[in-house]
Amino acid sequence: MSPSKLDSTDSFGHEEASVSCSKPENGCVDSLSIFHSEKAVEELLQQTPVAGMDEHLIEFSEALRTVAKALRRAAEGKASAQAEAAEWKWRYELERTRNIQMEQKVSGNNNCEMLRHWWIRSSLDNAMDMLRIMLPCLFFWEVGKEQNKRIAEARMAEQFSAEKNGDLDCERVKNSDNQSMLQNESNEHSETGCMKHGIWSHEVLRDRESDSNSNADRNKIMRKASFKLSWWCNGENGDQHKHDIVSFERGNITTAERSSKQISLKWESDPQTVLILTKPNSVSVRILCVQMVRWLRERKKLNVYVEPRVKVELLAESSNFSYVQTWKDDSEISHLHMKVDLVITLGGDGTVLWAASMFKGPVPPIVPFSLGSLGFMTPFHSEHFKDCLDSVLRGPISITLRHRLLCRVVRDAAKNEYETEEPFLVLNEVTIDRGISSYLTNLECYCDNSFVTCVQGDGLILSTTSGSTAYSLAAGGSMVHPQVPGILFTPICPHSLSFRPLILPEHVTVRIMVPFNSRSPAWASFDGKDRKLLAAGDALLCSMAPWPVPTACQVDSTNDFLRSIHDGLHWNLRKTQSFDGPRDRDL
Ligand SMILES: NC(=O)c1ccc[n+]([C@@H]2O[C@H](COP(=O)([O-])OP(=O)(O)OC[C@H]3O[C@@H](n4cnc5c(N)ncnc54)[C@H](O)[C@@H]3O)[C@@H](O)[C@H]2O)c1
Ligand SMILES: Nc1ncnc2c1ncn2[C@@H]1O[C@H](COP(=O)(O)OP(=O)(O)OP(=O)(O)O)[C@@H](O)[C@H]1O
Repeated sequence: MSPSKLDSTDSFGHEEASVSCSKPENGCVDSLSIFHSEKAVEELLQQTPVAGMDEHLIEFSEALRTVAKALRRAAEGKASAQAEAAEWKWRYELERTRNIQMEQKVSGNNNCEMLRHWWIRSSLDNAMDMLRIMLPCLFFWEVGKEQNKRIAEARMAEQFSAEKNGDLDCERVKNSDNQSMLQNESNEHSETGCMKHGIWSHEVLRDRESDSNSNADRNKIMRKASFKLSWWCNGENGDQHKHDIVSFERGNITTAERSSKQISLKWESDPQTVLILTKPNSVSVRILCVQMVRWLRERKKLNVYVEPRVKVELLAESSNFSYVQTWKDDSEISHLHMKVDLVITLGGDGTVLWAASMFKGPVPPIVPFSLGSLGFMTPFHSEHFKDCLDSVLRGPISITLRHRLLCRVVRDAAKNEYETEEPFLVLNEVTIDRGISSYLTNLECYCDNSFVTCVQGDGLILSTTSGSTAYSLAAGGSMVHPQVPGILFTPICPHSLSFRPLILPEHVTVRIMVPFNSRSPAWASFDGKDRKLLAAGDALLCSMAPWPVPTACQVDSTNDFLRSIHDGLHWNLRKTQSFDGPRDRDL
């Protein structure tokens, strides 16, 4: 932001310290610069006899003082609120430890173990709810809540597995209906670098209605196959791996071995249930779907789920498809991840987006077959579907963990940033644009509450690296390998010669606000769908979601990505210059 200098000479013509008010080109002033300006004004006031001052300068300094006081109060308020949050968090930890200790006295058997796990989880949830109610204003604490909850649950899982291996001789819950409570295990880095424990968290973004059905559904859940994610080192498919560490030996900051390469999925028990999602209104897709469902059932003895629309199409084809399962209403979709071991998509990139949008939490591995035009995220060819599915069901398979963005709309009327509307998960991007308005957008952008810029143009795209080859690319953003963690910040037709796209780190929270001096509202759309109006004062919060979309690779993440930009976009496809012609003899 380039500060603009206010020249100030007193009525006696004396040169004085200039008052610097950091005022960026795009008209937004941030709190820090106000502090500096007020300080400068204070100095000026001390140096210059009041009598000689211009009226406007006195008013200006008064205004600055008022604003600075307000900001200071806000900062103090936030600090005390955070101290209070820290104390509540400490009490919550104490309560949780006490619960676990109390429960450890309970004798070990399956029912009691399940009861124990359920009881701790419910007290964990109750504690969280209590905190959530008591401290709604602490959005920042809230942002950390997900991480805290996951850390708390991972610690609980460690405690749980330690107890099981120690005094509780009962085995890991194998045939209980709540096997789904055991999420497919995903690795966490630990000192030995190997997977140590599964993550029990099965929280999903769910609305009130589906919540009420969750208990009923939970009793109907079939056994889910578990799998293990591991990182390959230098091509070998081993469990040992190095991960990024920064060592400070003898004061020298060095980055050790680069983290390992490809992520690999290895089944620990055979997959039992497959969900097939198809692009609508396509004859070729329908023909393939019939063949695939029959093969999966008759040759692989798998349970097959399809969407209600597809079940009707299959039964129209033949009544022999009565074994195919589906769901009655959308409320059942939120529990699909507890029933389905694998998702197969038959269509283009949009069908992969559609599949991802069906899971508002953990996503089962997806095997995308290409029946669209571009196929950036659909590496498998339908001609060889039997060989492909054979190797996928056998494993291990290379997968790309495609990170998603969690987007929440905070209305101006909301009491705090915690009070958001139904969240959206996007695999490609969230777009904030001017919709049908003929005016430029005017969007104030913040990154972890640091002011970034005002976007004046057609809009802004916040994209994942998977979406970097979609709308963001068309708007001038870079193409980024899907495993690179980051959030792409790409303007759409900005009315400024100096605006260039950014790539922000994946751990930040981006806030896009429609200022009150904006001439028109803005519109947010999520993976090109579900447009939502953003009026003046409304804001969109965007951060990395904890539930990536695992998509199977034809070869591996890098090979598949390079193939897709070569084949899909003909990236840097150019005739090679002929050999004959002038040469640099003397080089
Ligand atoms: N000007 C543009 O390029 C533009 C405009 C609107 C939407 N889009 C993209 O379309 C996506 C929605 O896709 P859809 O299939 O539901 O709608 P759609 O049927 O309109 O498809 C849009 C095109 O985008 C391609 N695409 C989608 N995701 C991609 C990705 N990750 N990498 C490369 N290409 C990708 C699709 O293959 C398709 O050809 C949006 O998320 C947005 O990224 C692009
Ligand atoms: N199961 C589904 N139900 C409803 N809509 C779907 C489903 N699968 C895909 N769609 C929608 O259909 C549209 C087209 O899907 P898709 O993009 O896969 O095909 P395509 O556009 O022909 O291929 P490509 O995206 O490669 O150009 C997308 O907008 C997508 O949102």
